[in-house]
Amino acid sequence: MFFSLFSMIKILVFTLASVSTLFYLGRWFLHRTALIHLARKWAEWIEDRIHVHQQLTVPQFNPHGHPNLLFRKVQLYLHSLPSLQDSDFINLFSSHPNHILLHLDHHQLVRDSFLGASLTWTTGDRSFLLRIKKKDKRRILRPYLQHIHTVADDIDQRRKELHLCYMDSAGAASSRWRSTPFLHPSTFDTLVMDPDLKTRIKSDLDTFLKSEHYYHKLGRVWKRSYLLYGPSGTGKSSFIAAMANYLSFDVYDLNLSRVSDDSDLKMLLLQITPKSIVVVEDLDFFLSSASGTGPNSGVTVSGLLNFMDGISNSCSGDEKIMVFTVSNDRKEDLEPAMLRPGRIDVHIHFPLCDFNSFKSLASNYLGLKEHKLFPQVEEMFQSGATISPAEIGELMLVHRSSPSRALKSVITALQSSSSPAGKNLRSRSDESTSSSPLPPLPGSAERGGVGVGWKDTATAKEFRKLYGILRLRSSKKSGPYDQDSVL
Ligand SMILES: Nc1ncnc2c1ncn2[C@@H]1O[C@H](COP(=O)(O)OP(=O)(O)OP(=O)(O)O)[C@@H](O)[C@H]1O
Ligand SMILES: [Mg+2]
Repeated sequence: MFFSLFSMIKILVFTLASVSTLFYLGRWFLHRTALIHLARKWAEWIEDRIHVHQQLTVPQFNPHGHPNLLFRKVQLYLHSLPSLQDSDFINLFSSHPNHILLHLDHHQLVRDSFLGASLTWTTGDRSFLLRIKKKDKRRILRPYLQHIHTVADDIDQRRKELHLCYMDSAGAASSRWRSTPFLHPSTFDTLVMDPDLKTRIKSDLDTFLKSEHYYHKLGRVWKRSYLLYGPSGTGKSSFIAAMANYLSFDVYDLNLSRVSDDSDLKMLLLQITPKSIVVVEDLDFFLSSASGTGPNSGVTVSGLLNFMDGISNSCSGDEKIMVFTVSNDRKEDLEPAMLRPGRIDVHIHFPLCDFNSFKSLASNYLGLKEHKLFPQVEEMFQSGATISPAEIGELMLVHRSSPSRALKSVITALQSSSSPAGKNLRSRSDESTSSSPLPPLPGSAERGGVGVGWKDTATAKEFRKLYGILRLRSSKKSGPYDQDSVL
């Protein structure tokens, strides 16, 4: 009896061991061969036959031959899916030693799931095919496409290499924009400006980024315009670079003196991609030329107003920021129509240095929080001496190995700005910084191509900078941040 029980246990153990070994070997065999893959495909094929499906195509181009934005988003989205790695054929690319990119081959299938529904994508030559169960379509299609948008935008934002786009003077408007990597290191951290103002600007930009639905609900183009005004060397261009780095937006440097006429301007605008900052520097200089008091430009004021908020803005895609700069303190000198609410949303004043901004610059450039010469510098600012952040920055940069020497050179510069001789010279500087145009330089028309060219603007700036040390005292009639529309 005991013997037969023992042998039964032996047989049972032996059978269990054999079954589990066979099971293990079977699994190993299936995984090592294509059989598991085939089994899965059959199961999917059977499931496909049970349900009614609907197929949706996302072509690369629309019927007019223009790129279909959704195609690119789907492409980005599919390449971010973990199931991509299960595809039968994937191309591998590398543009960096430690970075390998997987790229779907044609006619590959990628599975995805969303809100409990399973979906399949097939890659075509110039399209993507989405297969979705009819019973799920009504429930998930809209949120699924929205989800694709969000994920693709997120990827775009993270991997984006910024570009500075500038204008080529030759060729058709459609191919005039040239681009180069945008590597400007300016950030809101390195920019010296009132901390409260800085926070408000950042939150304004954040709100703008999240407001697509809000703008569209109001029937408005999703764009925001800024006017930066203040004397030369106060950080307007650095602010634009900081903005671009903060938002990860490309920068389009629109040089109005290279635009032949209003329709050329419109064509250039149509080529600007979304998520860009369009920069028009020295608006006052352009306006003086457009009104006929200065050198000519082919663009009219009404052409520029249309560019700022005209219908063509909507054709070139949403999510744009426009920045206009004026190199003096008097934005009131601008065409009133230009400043009307809704055309320029935010006005930011860039003043010359005060003692607080001097201290921030000393901390950034020299690592100084306190110094025995600080009280003397403070006294000079209180007595009305003025200097631009650019000038202080240069002096500190040159003398960075000796903070005392750097501060002494700043004091000397401040002294000369408040001396009678300095004031005399400053009045000459006022002329150069005023909104009245600078006389055209000999030969400028030929150099500039259309009207008076870029080089004239550059020379005008050099002229201003010659007297840069003796600046117009910053008038603080208005607050630094005027906002025409509600945040
Ligand atoms: N507010 C600031 N904070 C930090 N650096 C500044 C500031 N303003 C000017 N600078 C420094 O001065 C230099 C010139 O500044 P920027 O070109 O931004 O002035 P701008 O206002 O655009 O002058 P312009 O009107 O002549 O074009 C930059 O290299 C920058 O480092
Ligand atoms: Mg500038």
